[in-house]
Parts: sequence; C-alpha cells; structure tokens
Amino acid sequence: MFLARQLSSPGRLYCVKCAQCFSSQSFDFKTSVAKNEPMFDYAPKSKEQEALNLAIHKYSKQVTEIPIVVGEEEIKTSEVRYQVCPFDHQKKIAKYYYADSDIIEKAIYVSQEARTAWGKRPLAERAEIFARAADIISTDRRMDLLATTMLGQAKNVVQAEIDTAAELADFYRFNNQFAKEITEYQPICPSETETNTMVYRGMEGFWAAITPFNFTAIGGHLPAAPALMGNVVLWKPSDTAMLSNYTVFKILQEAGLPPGVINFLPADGPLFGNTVTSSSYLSGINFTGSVRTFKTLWKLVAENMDIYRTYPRIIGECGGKNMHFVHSSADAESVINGSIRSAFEYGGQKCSACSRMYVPESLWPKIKDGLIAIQKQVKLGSALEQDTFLSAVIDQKAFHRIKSYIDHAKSCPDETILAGGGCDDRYHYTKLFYEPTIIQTTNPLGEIMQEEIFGPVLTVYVYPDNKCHETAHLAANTSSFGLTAAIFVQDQYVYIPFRFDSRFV
Ligand SMILES: NC(=O)c1ccc[n+]([C@@H]2O[C@H](COP(=O)([O-])OP(=O)(O)OC[C@H]3O[C@@H](n4cnc5c(N)ncnc54)[C@H](O)[C@@H]3O)[C@@H](O)[C@H]2O)c1
Ligand SMILES: N[C@@H](CCC=O)C(=O)O
Repeated sequence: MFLARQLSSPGRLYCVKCAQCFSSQSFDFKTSVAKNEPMFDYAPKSKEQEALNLAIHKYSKQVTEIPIVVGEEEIKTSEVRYQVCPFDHQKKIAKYYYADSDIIEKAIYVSQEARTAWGKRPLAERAEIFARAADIISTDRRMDLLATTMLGQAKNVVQAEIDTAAELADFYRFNNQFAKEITEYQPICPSETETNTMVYRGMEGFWAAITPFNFTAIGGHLPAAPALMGNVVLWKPSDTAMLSNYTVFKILQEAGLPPGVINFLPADGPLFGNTVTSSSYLSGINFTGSVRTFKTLWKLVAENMDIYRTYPRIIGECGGKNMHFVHSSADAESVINGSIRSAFEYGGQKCSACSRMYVPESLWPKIKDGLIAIQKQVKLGSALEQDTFLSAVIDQKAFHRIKSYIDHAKSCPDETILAGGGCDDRYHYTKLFYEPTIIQTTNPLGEIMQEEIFGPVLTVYVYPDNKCHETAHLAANTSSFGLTAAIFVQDQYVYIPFRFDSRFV
C-alpha cells in the first residue's frame, strides 16, 4: 500500500491508491462531522505549485476526448464540439460530442433502470461514495481539477483553488452532514406497541441537473445533491466548463458511483431543455445559470404540466446585481479592498460580483482614489501566470455583452469611465480580455445599474450624505435581481431602511 501525506490536511495519512481503503478508515456517516477543506498557498516552488505545473503541462499538451456517458456506455456522435482556452482560443483543450434527443431519451430510460437499486441503498452507503469523492478531490485529483478549471474557464490559481478544491469537497462533505441531520428526526410513538418511522426516498422519475460555466463546484454539486438523496440524474454540463466537469464526473465514477445514477450529457441547451421537460418521468430540475434560461425551463414545465407522473420540483439559482452600499461611517480602506475584490476577481463572472456601488459624497474622493490606484495595479493576463488577477472573459458572447455596456457608457452623458474601459480582441478573437472598468453615473436608474453584466464592470453612484435613507430606498428598488448585497458601516446601530416597493415584491 502506498502511503502519502495528505497535502490538504498536514499530518494525516491516507492511501492514495485505494480510495475505498481511505474511506472505510475515516468515514462513518453517523459520527463524521464536516469541516471546511483547508486551502494551499501555491507559493512559487512549493510542492503544490510543482504538482500543479505538471497537471497544467499535461492538459495543455493534449486535447482530451470526452464521451457522452449513459449508464455504462460511452457514446460519440457526429456532432463534434471543442472547448478552447479562453485566454488562447487557438488552444483546444477538449473534444466532446453533443447528445441528440434519442440519446437523452435513452439516458432517461437507463436512469429508470438504475433507480430502484440506487434508491434502496441505505443513505449511509450513498453518502460514503460522496465522502470518498471529496477525499479524492482534496488529494490525488486536486491538481487535475485546478488545471482543467484554469485552462478551460480562465480562473487564476487562487480562484481555481477556492472553487474546485475547497468548494467542491465542501459541497460533498456538508451535503452528507445535512442529509444526516434532516433524516435523524423520527416521529414520536404514542404507545409501545406502535412504531412510526419516516423514510426519505428518491423521487419516481429523474432529475435534470443543468449547470453553469463559472463554478466547477456547482457543476459537481447539482447532480450530486439529488443523487445523494436516492434520485437518478441526467447532468447537462456547460460547453465552456466541459473538461473540468468531466473530471468531476470521472472522480464520481472512481469513488464508486454506480452506472446510470448520474449520466453525463453534453448537449445543446435548448434541445436538452425541451427533451427533458417533454418526458413524463421528469421529477425535478436542479439549475444554476441565468434568469433567462431558468424562466424558459419553468415555462416549459408549466406548459407540459399535464404529462408528468408527478409534480416536478424546480430549483434555480440565478443571476445577481450585487450592490455595495457605503454609509458615511464606513472604513474607506475596507470599502476599497472589498469592492475591488468583489467586482474584479474572476473578471466579475460570479453571481455575487459587486457591480453597483452607492457612495456618500464625503467619502467619495478617498474611495475613488483608492479604487483607481488599485485598478492600475491589477494584472490582466493569462490565468496560468502567478500574479494575474483576472484573465480573459469566458467567450465571445460574454465579450460582446460587456462591450455593449461599455460602449454605451462612452457615449452616454450620465456615465463617465474613471478607469479601464479598454478591451483586447485584436487577434481575431483569439483572446478576449476586458480591462477592469470603473464607471461613475449620475443616473441611478440607468440600465447599467439594473442589469446583470457578468463582467469586470463596476458602476458607482455618489449620493449626498444627508440622503442616505432615500438612496437606500432607491438602491433596494433599482433592479429586479436581488441576490446579494453588502453594507459598509462602522456604527452597527445606524438604521438604514432598505424597503422594497410593491413593484418588486
Ligand atoms: N445564484 C447562483 O448561485 C449562481 C451561481 C453561478 C452562476 N449563476 C448565474 O449563472 C449565469 C452564468 O452562467 P451561464 O452563462 O452558464 O448561464 P446560462 O443560463 O447561459 O447557462 C446555464 C446552463 O443552462 C444551459 N442552457 C441554456 N439554455 C438552455 C435551455 N433552453 N434549456 C436547458 N438548458 C439550457 C446552458 O447550456 C448551461 O449548461 C449568470 O447569470 C450567473 O449569475 C448564479
Ligand atoms: N460561491 C460563489 C457563488 C456562485 C456564483 O457564481 C461565490 O463565490 O460567490
């Protein structure tokens, strides 16, 4: 048996060759307590950086072939697609195949064949598979996940570590813990001759997991959560996260997930959506992505309501228009650092990225100078370089969407570009970089303050200090996106009323 030091948990030993062995030594569903995965620094010449370099080298030198996986069958079709590296579009990193509607229907059938046996397995046994997957993620496949996410989704090392190692391992471990907690409760028995038991079981049918490009961890999580609870799943990964998502799928297989429980189905989005929502076996959709796609799926389910054997559950995490609301008592330095990180890390391609800011006049000169000074220092470049802060945006569609907002700002009298605004598409779309851009607006209700841009663009509205309450009301009612917000204030007893108008309630 080959023993190696577990990189992520100094001092602990595990067996890197035999995941089962590690798992049976350390995982006990009843007693195990989930802990956050520790993260590495990736300092130059560190052990982890050297391991990562090897993995990046491996995936840069090959075009990984990715089949459709339905049960035990690996399928290739004539609908060939390639995933390219966003900061070097000439570099193909993966070749994959689109499933057609016949293959998707076959996957529904195969999933139903796997359903009963999977659903009958005790929760502790299912959980053990995901615990093992978490251990593989945090140990011997960690660098594969980082490398494929850096190359395929243009995340720098810090962002890739947060996403693929920490968040994904945490999802699997904490899902197990929450599954244990919700199933612990048992109904009371009024007499000794009666036994009341509550059993959670998978739904009759299949779940469709439809996942976004921007988090490998979300790709791995959305099919896994229903599967843990005894369901079978058809997973449609995003085209621009194909390689990292397939790496996650392979890890689930290595961890012992039986064939047919999660089926891996690269496909055209609308074709997949239309096919799964037309199946009478649809029992749920676990979706993360844009509002537009989620609304399309919800409407399709509503239109098909009469065909289903059950009422499909629909879960959707969608877009955001995160705001930073700054009170005059705020610490300017925290505002500057927090806003730069939130707006520009991963090029603002997070649902939680700050994209609008409300700043009181008294603090604006200091905050403005600070934001511009840091904007000048952050490096835009290849995701593989150690000091890169943000890299290319994901694809041409995203590039043009971001460009349309910046072009509008350039011609709109209300909007002034304070920093950035430039882009680099000179090489016929071989790279699509957008500079981190800071815009000041005098129109707090302009489109740029309302719509999700999903790129490195931060717009600031400066308000008179004595209009804090009015501005809070305005901020709460500007956009239909309500995902996240941060309020910067030092006096915790200050009252700032963020009241919603009925328009958005
Ligand atoms: N709230 C959250 O937790 C969260 C997390 C990550 C991303 N997001 C959001 O996701 C979006 C970015 O991700 P994206 O660009 O991949 O989103 P997207 O909506 O374009 O795509 C998401 C997935 O849906 C698929 N799809 C597209 N059209 C479809 C259709 N008609 N039927 C079925 N599937 C279809 C895509 O191929 C992809 O797999 C942003 O809006 C972001 O805010 C939200
Ligand atoms: N975990 C993510 C949320 C995913 C949104 O894209 C974050 O870091 O904010």
